[in-house]
Amino acid sequence: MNGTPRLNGVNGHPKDNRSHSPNMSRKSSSPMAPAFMVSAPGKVIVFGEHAVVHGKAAMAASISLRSYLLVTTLSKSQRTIQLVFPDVGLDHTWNIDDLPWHVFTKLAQRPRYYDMVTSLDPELVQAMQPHIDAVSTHLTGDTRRIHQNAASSFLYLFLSLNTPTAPACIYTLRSTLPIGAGLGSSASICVCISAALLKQIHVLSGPHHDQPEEEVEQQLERINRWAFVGELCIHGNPSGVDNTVSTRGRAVLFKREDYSKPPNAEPLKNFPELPLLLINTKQPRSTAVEVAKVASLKKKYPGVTRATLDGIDQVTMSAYTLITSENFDPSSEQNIEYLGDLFRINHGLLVSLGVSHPKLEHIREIVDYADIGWTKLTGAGGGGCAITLLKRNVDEAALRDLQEKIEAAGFEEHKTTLGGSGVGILYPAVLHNGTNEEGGEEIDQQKFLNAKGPEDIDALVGVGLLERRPEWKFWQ
Ligand SMILES: Nc1ncnc2c1ncn2[C@@H]1O[C@H](COP(=O)(O)OP(=O)(O)O)[C@@H](O)[C@H]1O
Ligand SMILES: C[C@@](O)(CCOP(=O)(O)O)CC(=O)O
Repeated sequence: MNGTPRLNGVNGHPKDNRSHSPNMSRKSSSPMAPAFMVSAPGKVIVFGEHAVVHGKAAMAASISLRSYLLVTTLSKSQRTIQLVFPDVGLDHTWNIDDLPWHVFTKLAQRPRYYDMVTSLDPELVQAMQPHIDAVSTHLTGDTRRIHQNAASSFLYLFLSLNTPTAPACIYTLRSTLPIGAGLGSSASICVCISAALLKQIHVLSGPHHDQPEEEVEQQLERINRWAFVGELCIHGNPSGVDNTVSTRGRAVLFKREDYSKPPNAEPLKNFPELPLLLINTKQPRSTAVEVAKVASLKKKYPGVTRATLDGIDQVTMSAYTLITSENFDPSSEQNIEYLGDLFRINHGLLVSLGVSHPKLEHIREIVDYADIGWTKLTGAGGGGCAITLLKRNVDEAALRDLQEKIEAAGFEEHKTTLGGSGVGILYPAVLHNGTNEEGGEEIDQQKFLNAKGPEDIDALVGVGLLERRPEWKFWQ
């Protein structure tokens, strides 16, 4: 564990040059990279979770809840990499010179930053393991697993993309997303880690307002591919839908039939602003565990499980056909009812797969009694969040009454909007907040850590205030 971090200012001026490494003789004369920040959104899966892991289609949209990662380069005399992830209480430092570079850099098939990696290399995982075992040794059980998962997604990418001469840095992560609630928190942190590390090794161009489309596409693809590798470290068998929506933003129809090839992700240009309630059971669960449940059900009952997954695929494709049809009108009662039916059917099929939870059923029951919408679980299930598609012209009083019941049952509603920007970068970490003040406001680690919760984080650095914060740039 670590004491006070030894940071440099945004412009790279060392505030404290004490070294704790054997490499004290390193030169500290050349200018250092400024502190910068990256951000990526969470998502809701509207249709097709779980089935998407088995090669079926899923429809998903980004949400306005996001993760933010601040990268602060340390003086050259220092040789440490520190992760400060206060949302989960993780604070860990590795000595760069102690890391297993010999395995990562000597490997003949070492992946390049532009490669598509679709599985973890067991030799690399093994070499990294002692450095993951050293993380949060004071903890046990689930909390330690949460720390180690986050640390391994970072370390695997760091070792794959960097060299032993990597600069010492502090990576400070904060998120406005609930963690492990089905809203893609892991993907959003993996997208942030991938974008930050690729930026640091100078292989990302832009974002620039007149960047050609194919160049934009290449940067997004690069970030997305490595974010997927981070997801592999956290959940073992991700479909890639979460990191794809988090990288690209907006809404997509996603399908990955062959894991050795890039997935098919069709942007849904006219994705409607659906009237959704997003309700969190606050029941913790792990995506990896829920995904494994479906895999074992498929093994035990192959025919019936396949039929269920096919059924989910048909639900997703029916929604896709409606939403992309010329006549689709999200304000039409008939269209909303059609989508609502599909919500109900999709949820029923997920229940059959065994990935619901009594608390999710309780939310569905409360909404069904109120008769104001259709509910399905979203994400991996087993707890986490449910989404309710509201009927047209729901009475304000009925909605308030429902919200009170939801709260009284111990659940939490998250306010969010669908379809916002994907990965973004604030380089350097300076905001003017709509003023012409010279120099602007540096976002340093202390300010970032002082932000008390999601509202404070949004107020300090949030991309939601884009009209006042043009410094945030996006590949789009
Ligand atoms: N803000 C965060 N700080 C640190 N780790 C995080 C954060 N958000 C997500 N994670 C990592 O992602 C894991 C949650 O992933 P997962 O179970 O897939 O849930 P979700 O549905 O939110 O993606 C956590 O166990 C942790 O390792
Ligand atoms: C269940 C699944 O379809 C979605 C998981 O979403 P989340 O991790 O619960 O946000 C898994 C996946 O697509 O990788």
